[in-house]
Amino acid sequence: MAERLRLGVNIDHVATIRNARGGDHPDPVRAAEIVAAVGGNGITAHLREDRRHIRDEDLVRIQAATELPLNLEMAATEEMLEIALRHRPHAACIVPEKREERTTEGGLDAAGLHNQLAPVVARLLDAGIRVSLFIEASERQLDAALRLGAPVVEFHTGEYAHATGEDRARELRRIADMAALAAKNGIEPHAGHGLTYDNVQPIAAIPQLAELNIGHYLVGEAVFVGLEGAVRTMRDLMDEAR
Ligand SMILES: CC(=O)[C@@H](O)[C@H](O)COP(=O)(O)O
Ligand SMILES: NCC(=O)COP(=O)(O)O
Repeated sequence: MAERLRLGVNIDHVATIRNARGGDHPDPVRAAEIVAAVGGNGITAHLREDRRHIRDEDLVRIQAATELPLNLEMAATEEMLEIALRHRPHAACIVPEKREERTTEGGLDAAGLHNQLAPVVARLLDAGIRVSLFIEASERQLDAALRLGAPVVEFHTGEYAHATGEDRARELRRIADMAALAAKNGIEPHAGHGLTYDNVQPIAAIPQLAELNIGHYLVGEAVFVGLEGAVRTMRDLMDEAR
């Protein structure tokens, strides 16, 4: 039987709400505990260089509070590399970062940045951290991930999520084709960004995808139905699509 599609819950935006008042509430660690209790398969946290949501100390606390694997999203900088090597998350997903962006606007240019990424990927792998590259679903970027020796890629689904009609169908085919190509080349494909109850199922139906990372929408829904309910509904939709 095919393995169940894993759901990694990105808890960044619990920290966004906390930081709006500068205090301790709501605590992303409590969110991580709820995700664990409700059967989520992992926690994703993006330690941005500007610390707009997750803070350094959250990483220690998340790792202490739950046994779920932590997927640390990070820019390929010396500072972030040093933090990853100190905290040793289960996985490190290298993402592009722009200080002025509202959210991660696209995939990492793994092809153009090969020389900058190669030592970062190598040092993470040497430390036993599973490296993932957050890329667009394109042959050029997938080929670059292969050359870098990344065991995992996460396809940025933002374009898919924002598109409609034939444009969305084209984006979906692109992600499905690249997921198949990644798996054929021994890379585990994941996907995430902008996924919602309404758009998750066609992505979840792509058989080679092993994991989806979903955050902003779940935290938004949690305002209305609680995090537990939001994660359960997303989980059910993903299962139904397989
Ligand atoms: C890389 C990615 O897609 C997530 O980290 C998500 O973007 C987090 O939220 P922000 O982009 O709003 O920081
Ligand atoms: N890597 C994508 C992620 O972690 C979640 O993105 P979003 O659901 O917050 O858009």
